[in-house]
Amino acid sequence: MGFRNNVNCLFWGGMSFTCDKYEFEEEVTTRNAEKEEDEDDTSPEEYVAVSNFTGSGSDQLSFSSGDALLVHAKPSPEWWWAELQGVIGYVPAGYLRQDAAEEEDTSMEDPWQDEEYFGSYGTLRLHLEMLSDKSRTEAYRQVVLSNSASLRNKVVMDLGCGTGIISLFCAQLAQPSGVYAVEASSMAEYTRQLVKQNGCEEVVTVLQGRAEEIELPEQVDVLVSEWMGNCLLFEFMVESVLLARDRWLKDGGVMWPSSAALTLVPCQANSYYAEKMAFWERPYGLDFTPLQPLAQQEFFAKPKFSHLIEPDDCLTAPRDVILLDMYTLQVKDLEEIKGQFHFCVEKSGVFHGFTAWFTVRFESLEAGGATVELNTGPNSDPTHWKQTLFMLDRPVSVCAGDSITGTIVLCRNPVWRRHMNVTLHWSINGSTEDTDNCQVGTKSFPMWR
Ligand SMILES: N=C(N)NCC[C@H]1O[C@@H](n2cnc3c(N)ncnc32)[C@H](O)[C@@H]1O
Repeated sequence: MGFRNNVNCLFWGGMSFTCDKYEFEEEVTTRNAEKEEDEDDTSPEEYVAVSNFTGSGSDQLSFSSGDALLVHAKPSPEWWWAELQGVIGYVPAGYLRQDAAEEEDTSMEDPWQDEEYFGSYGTLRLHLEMLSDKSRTEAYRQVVLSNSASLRNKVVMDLGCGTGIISLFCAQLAQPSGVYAVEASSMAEYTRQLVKQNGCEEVVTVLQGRAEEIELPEQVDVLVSEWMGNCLLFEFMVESVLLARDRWLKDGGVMWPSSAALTLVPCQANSYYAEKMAFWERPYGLDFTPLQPLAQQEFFAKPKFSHLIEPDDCLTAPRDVILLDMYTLQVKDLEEIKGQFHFCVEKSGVFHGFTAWFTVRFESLEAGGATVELNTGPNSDPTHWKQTLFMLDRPVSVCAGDSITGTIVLCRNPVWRRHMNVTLHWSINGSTEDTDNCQVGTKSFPMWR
């Protein structure tokens, strides 16, 4: 869950646009636009890197967050030709900001955008969406139910409890000695009422505040949280879970979820491509193809949240590309998480992009007990997260037997701490050993800044 359903996350006044699950204002700096018009377009423009970037291939320029780069040309919306200390190469435009210094100042007031974030969870809309998601909510209920005997006399922390549903499951289905339901938004006031209304006030204590800041009277045996965002990490609530783990979980205590996996698959997206790109080929008998570069930037530059991929759209078997162990994962690890993949195309089709989803697993409190799994992929019951679609700029026809090899890098935004960039590198090799038949590509997707 995250900023959802048109929550207005105001960064600056100006043009606003709505993505599937996220509406935010982004500055349209007329000043910059005028500057670009007026300026002789041969003079380089200074930009500041807001993330680290490790180039792949000799023509890409590596840089670190904070580096000042001179941009000499912008051959495409995604890749610019830039210089750093005399070295020239291609750089991902999404990693650069012209007003980064100003942006940094702005974000230093609220790098976590907590006012908007917790404000969005202070209304019922998002809680209704989460509670209406039966796959999600029943999975947590099943975790409690299948561990009810072991939960007896245990101390539980429910981090980011929202309306308190998981805490109420614990009190209703098991006999823990106490449950600390921690919620930072104003929903906590109602959560207290729900706990009382359902006769659980002897067991459940609601604490309003950020999990990183509240004080518990004791360590806990179980830390349970529903922290997953789109593409698993968006929102980075997971950082709060790790901090709470380090501070409040007893040695030998249990994390629910215990592990998380990000799954990826090369896919077709015929209807989405037709709707956003092919549409411009012949609307009402006219040629609108000059708008296609605009469509590519507007519809394919960022990931598509809440995409529903059909199993038949998968061109290969999906693969877990990132695995997180919630006992060993460290906050510093969240800055950059890399995964590798090697897919074998199982059926000929059009490679439009990659689709990602996640699975979380809840180990049993009893040794050898059954693990509960919440899978948000296309072969499981649908959840409110659905899946996330990353569209390539140009579709590629692939044949059965081809291979798609590459990497995915989740790079946390150093300025906006709930956001990240997802960079995909891929190479497509034909089933024959014909090396000329190798196509490579790379694309960075801001999520969302
Ligand atoms: N992606 C998700 N599942 N988000 C769950 C969000 C729920 O956790 C709450 N929450 C998120 N982070 C925190 C935090 N650090 N401390 C307390 N509550 C939090 C938030 O107010 C909302 O009710």
